[in-house]
Amino acid sequence: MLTCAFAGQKKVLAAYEEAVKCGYSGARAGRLHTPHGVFDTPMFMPVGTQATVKAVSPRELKEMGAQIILSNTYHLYLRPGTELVAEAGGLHRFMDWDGGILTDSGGFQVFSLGPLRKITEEGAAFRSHIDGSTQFLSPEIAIKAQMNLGADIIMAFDECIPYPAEYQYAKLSTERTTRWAERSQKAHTRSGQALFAIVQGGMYQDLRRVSANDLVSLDFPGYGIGGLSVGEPKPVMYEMLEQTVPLLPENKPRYLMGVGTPDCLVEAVRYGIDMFDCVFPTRVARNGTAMTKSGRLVVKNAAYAKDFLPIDENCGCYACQNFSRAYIRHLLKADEIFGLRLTTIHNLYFLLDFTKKMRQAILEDRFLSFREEFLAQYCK
Ligand SMILES: CNc1nc2cc3c(=O)[nH]c(N)nc3c(CCc3ccccc3)c2[nH]1
Ligand SMILES: [Zn+2]
Repeated sequence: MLTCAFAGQKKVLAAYEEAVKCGYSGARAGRLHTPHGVFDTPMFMPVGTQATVKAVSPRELKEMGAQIILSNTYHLYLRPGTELVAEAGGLHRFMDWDGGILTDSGGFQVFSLGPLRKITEEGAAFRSHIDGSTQFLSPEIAIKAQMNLGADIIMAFDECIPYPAEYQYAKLSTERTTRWAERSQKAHTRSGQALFAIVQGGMYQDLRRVSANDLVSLDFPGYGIGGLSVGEPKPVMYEMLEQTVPLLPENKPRYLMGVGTPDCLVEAVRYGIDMFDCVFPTRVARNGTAMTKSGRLVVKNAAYAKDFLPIDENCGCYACQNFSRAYIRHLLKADEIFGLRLTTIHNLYFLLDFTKKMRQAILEDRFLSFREEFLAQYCK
């Protein structure tokens, strides 16, 4: 069973009292207990959509400190099929990863990937983005697929409400997502595997509160905060966090889905978020952009042709310890796969290390000053 002990709680409380005088801080440092180990939060979870974190090996992920990685039920359900993965011994065996795995329920991908679909009380009909075949996902099908994959943490089947959305639509969709969460719970029969519910509510404060309260009364071991990072302005996202997080149980993990850039991470940790995912570091790496504490560095630019320094001199990653910007730029210009691997390794290491630094700052009661210093230096 997934349990959560938030270490240093009294420390955090001290920080909290201190922080109340100068702005809210619900930041906390926790430890997530799963069948594949105990993991530190706040944590960044690399995304491995099709049972691989693109361009890096499980050994490299372990080396850079990855604890839990994400995979997508939507993609694996369509290809190679979740029964096949179950026959292979489950996702951990299939991809040779012995750390934690979290799978998304497919809701988001159906609505954002599959060509136009039909949503009913029963579930969502959609066309496969692979072969155009008509497919259908429901809470029962999504939970069965995730039990087949065998992740340590699985997500309830939900609708990620598009942005912007009319109040009436957001209300009806959120109420349906709560009914789907209950159906997900009933369909979930695999012990040792934690099922998280996902809070929705669009960008409406009252719907966010209703969604959080309804899901908390259904009692889940952890909660995703969904329907964000869908194009809304950042202040709106933070406002939704402010409405939602305080309603979630202190002793259970909170996972902000789809976030994000370092500035969003440090703000979300301040509101009390513990877990993050984002395709950003791997996606921008593939077009030659590296993440640094002062913003993005497009290593592919001509300016770095003769720059024999590493991407970041203070970075402990394999790319920065052994290669120069000039070399990585050369590889990227020459379309060499190793160039993508190096920028991906750096970006993943950067975010994993960043969340480790936030955890340390929280445990040492200096999170708010850490946040100030970081935001002053980081240009969005
Ligand atoms: C980029 N922004 C973003 N906002 C999201 C909202 C939701 C949401 O409301 N419901 C669900 N189920 N997922 C969401 C996701 C996908 C997160 C993910 C990606 C890859 C692997 C595993 C998990 C989101 N991603
Ligand atoms: Zn690096």
